[in-house]
Amino acid sequence: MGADIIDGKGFAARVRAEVAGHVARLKSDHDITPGLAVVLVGADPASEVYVRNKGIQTREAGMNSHEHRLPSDTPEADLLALIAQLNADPGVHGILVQLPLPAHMDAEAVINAIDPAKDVDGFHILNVGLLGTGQKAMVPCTPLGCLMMLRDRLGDLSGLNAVVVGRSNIVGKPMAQLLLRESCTVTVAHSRTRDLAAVCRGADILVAAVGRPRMIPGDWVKPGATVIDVGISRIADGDRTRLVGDVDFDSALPVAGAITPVPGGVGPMTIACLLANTLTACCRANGLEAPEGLTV
Ligand SMILES: NC(=O)C1=CN([C@@H]2O[C@H](COP(=O)(O)OP(=O)(O)OC[C@H]3O[C@@H](n4cnc5c(N)ncnc54)[C@H](OP(=O)(O)O)[C@@H]3O)[C@@H](O)[C@H]2O)C=CC1
Ligand SMILES: Nc1nc(=O)c2c([nH]1)NC[C@@H]1CN(c3ccc(C(=O)N[C@@H](CCC(=O)O)C(=O)O)cc3)C=[N+]21
Repeated sequence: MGADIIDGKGFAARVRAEVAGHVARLKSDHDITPGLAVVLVGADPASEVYVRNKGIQTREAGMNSHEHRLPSDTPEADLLALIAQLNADPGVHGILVQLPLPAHMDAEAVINAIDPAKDVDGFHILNVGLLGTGQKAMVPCTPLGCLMMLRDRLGDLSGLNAVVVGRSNIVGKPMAQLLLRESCTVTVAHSRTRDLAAVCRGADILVAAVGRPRMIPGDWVKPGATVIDVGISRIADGDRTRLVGDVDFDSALPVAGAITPVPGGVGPMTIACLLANTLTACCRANGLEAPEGLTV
C-alpha cells in the first residue's frame, strides 16, 4: 500500500491546454487576445524564476504577456501610477503584483489599487468579500489549484473534515473559504494551535501552507487522507539545495491515500490557475461567459 502521488505538473499542463483552446477560440470568434501584466519590484531570485515561468507559459497559452520590472527602491507612488496605467489599458485583462513587496511599500494599498475585475490573484478586498459571501469572485490561484486537484481526486467533498494549516491571506484563508463552499467541515490551524498533531489526525483533507520544511510527519496523517502540500522551502542537500514541502513526504507516503509532491504538485497548478483567471477576467470584461471548470 501507499499513497497515490497527485501529478500536479501533468494536471497543470492539461489545464493550460484547456485555457489555450479557449484563447484560440476567443481570437478566432471575437478577435480578442487576453493579456496578463506581471509586476516585479526588486530582484528576488526566486521571484525572478516564477515571473519568467509565468511569462513563458502565458505566451504558450496564446496570451499576451506584459512584464514590468521596477528597482527595489521604486517609490510607492510610481508603482501606484503603473497600476493606474494598467487598470486603464484595455489590452491588459489581468494584473499580478508579485509579493512580497519591499518593506517601504504598503502591500494592502497596492493590492487594493488594482481594478478588482483585473485582480487575477484574487487578493483585492472586493474579491475576498465576494468569495466569502459565495458570489462570483476572482479566486486566488493557489487555493483554486488545490481545489481542482481535490475535486478531481475525491469528487464531492461535502461532509469531509478539512484541516488547513496556515491562515495567510494568500493561501490559508481563501483555501478555507473554498473548502467551506464545498461543504467541508473546516478547521484552520496556525502557530497558536494547541496539539496540532491531533488536529491534523482528524483530517480527511489536509492542506499544509506554512513554509516550515517537512514539519508534518507521517504519524500526523490520518490513514487514507488526501494531503495537499502547498509549502515550498529550499533546503541544503549536500553541497546543493533542493525544494521540500511542509509535509515529510517519505513518512506520509505510506499512510496517506493521496499526496502532492514538492516540486511538481501545487506550484505548477498555481501558474495554470493564473492563466485560467486571466482568461476568466478577459471573458467577463467582454461580456462573455467564462468557461466552466476553470473557476468556481
Ligand atoms: N505552491 C505555491 O504555488 C505557493 C506556495 N507558497 C508557499 O506556501 C507556504 C506558506 O505561504 P504563505 O501562506 O504565504 O506563508 P505565511 O508566512 O504568510 O503564513 C504561514 C502560516 O503558517 C502558520 N505557522 C507558522 N508556524 C507554524 C507552526 N509551527 N505550526 C502551525 N502553523 C504555523 C502561521 O501562523 P500565524 O498566522 O499564527 O503566524 C501562518 O498562518 C510557503 O512555503 C510559501 O513558499 C505560497 C504561495 C504559493
Ligand atoms: N502576487 C503573487 N501571486 C502569487 O501567486 C505568488 C506571489 N505573489 N509570490 C510568490 C508566491 C509563490 N508562487 C509560486 C508559484 C509557482 C511555483 C512553482 O511553479 N513551483 C514549482 C517549482 C519551481 C522551482 O523549481 O523553483 C513546483 O512546485 O513544482 C511556486 C511558487 C506564487 N506566488
